[in-house]
Amino acid sequence: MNLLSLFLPLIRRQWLMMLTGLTLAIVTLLAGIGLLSLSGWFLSATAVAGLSVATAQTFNFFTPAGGVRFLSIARTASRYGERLATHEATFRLLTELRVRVWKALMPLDEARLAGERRGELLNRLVADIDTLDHFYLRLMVPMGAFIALLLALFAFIGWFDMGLALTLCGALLLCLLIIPAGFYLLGRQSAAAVVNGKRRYRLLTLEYLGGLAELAMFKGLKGERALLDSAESEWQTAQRAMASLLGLSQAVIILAHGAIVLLMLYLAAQGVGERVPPGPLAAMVLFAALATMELLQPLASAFSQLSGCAAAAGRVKSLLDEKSAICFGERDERLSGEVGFKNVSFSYDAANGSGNPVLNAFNLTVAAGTKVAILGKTGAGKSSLFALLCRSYEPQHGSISIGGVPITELNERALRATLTVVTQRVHLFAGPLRDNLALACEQKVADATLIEVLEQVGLGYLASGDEGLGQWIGEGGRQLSGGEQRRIGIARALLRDTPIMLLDEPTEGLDSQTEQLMLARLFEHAKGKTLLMISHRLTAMAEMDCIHILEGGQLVASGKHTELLAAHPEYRSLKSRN
Ligand SMILES: Nc1ncnc2c1ncn2[C@@H]1O[C@H](COP(=O)(O)OP(=O)(O)OP(=O)(O)O)[C@@H](O)[C@H]1O
Repeated sequence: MNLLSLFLPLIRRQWLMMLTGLTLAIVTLLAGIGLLSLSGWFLSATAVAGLSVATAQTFNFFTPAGGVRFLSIARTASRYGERLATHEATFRLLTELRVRVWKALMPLDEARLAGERRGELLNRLVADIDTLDHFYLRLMVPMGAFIALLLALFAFIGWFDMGLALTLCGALLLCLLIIPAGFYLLGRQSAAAVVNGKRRYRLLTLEYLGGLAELAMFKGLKGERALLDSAESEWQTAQRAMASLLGLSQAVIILAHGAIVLLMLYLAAQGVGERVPPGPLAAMVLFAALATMELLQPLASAFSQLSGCAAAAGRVKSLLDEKSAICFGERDERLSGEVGFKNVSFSYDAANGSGNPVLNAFNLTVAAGTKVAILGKTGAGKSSLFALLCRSYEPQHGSISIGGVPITELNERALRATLTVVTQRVHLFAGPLRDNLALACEQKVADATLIEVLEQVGLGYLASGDEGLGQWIGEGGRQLSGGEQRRIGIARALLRDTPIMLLDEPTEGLDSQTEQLMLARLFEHAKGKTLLMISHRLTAMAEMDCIHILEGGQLVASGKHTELLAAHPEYRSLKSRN
């Protein structure tokens, strides 16, 4: 069911190329069977004609020889075309499927994605979709061609002898009904085990490689390696079982085909239609029966893979059916920088009922154009405030607004165009420095602007090498230090011009001189904008219009730096710890 519901919409769009592939597959098989039957008849008829001088002189050698040549050229040409068309159709189907999965994946909210291992998503996007190429190429095309050829064969042999046609096509039909069903049932477990084994091995390999440094440091390599080896050997066992089954299927098909050929030889030798003895027509029927091997061969392997395909389809379909819990609205307008949290309650795992509230009837209003800091102990829920404002998560109660408009009414474009966020963890893509910076801008941005911003954050030297902005930033920015990565995050923020800036401990891990410099740049850039900064240090607090202290999911104190220093011991203790 999953397979069909996944493929039906695709078939509707790619039907022409798929039909072309199927038609060419039918033409190839027709030409193959025609070639063998005609050759069989031609050789026997030539031998019979040679028995007397009179028949040898009157026998027309040229037309059948031309037919053989035509059919062999037609077979080669249509086989070439078939391969092109079926593979083109497969690639189109897989491309569409992959794009569909990607589009379904993109809008999923963080709460939904947090439950998935990254390797699992990659697996669905790559390995599972690859497995689905069996469906058209190895299942639909051979089955369609088989049925079309069965009808053609029935008409052709039936023209000479209805009994022989019924026997040959009946036996082939029986093979079609029994062999695929049998091998589907036999291969059900192994095919699913191969797909699952591959999936598990991929997941573990990705985790192993990702955690290699930690595993080496904490002597965990051996245990993890053993886990990987056992997953590999399970996968190999499943593959071995599948290969044995495929071998068995080929043997069964050869046996069934041999029996059909013998039966046809026996029956055709008794006479073909009115002709007794049958003469060269017996060879024609026999060779036609021999040629049906090409029809039978793909049957068993196609069906033994079916359960693997169905398992992959189930996983891909479940991803396509996922819906984000976050629904964006329709409003698309340029907003002022006022931010409001009204009676907001939020817990990360409210869905399973056991959630500890991170925010509890939380209220906060930040006037447009002001600089506000939110301080609190680690785990107090400061970053969660930003996550809610960016709509990575949805609060269970209350409402959040920007410029007086509830954020649930805004479309995604409007929301993103209003916010600039410097997150705690800056993600760098394995790509050129230029691309890693330019992704902050919606419009194309000049290299000179990027270099200027890099200089502002003290990273001008990165672009001064031979490769300039084309310098490759390794996977996750491995070629850069932690502090350099953070400053690239700040550079991205400086490239944006939005009414609100959200800074989540933007200078964590930087030395105090660089920290002062970065904050000065950010505050300069934030002039006239609303700036919300999360911190657990008191650095730059004197420059804030208001500072709030978050504790137990609520604000426990608010005021200016000097007021809080005087009135709030917790605030003073923050300072003394730093
Ligand atoms: N994605 C998540 N899923 C489940 N719980 C989370 C998630 N992110 C944070 N939490 C939990 O929510 C609480 C608040 O986390 P949050 O990151 O908002 O705190 P914070 O004040 O920013 O802390 P820090 O100063 O250490 O960054 C913590 O108890 C944390 O364990």
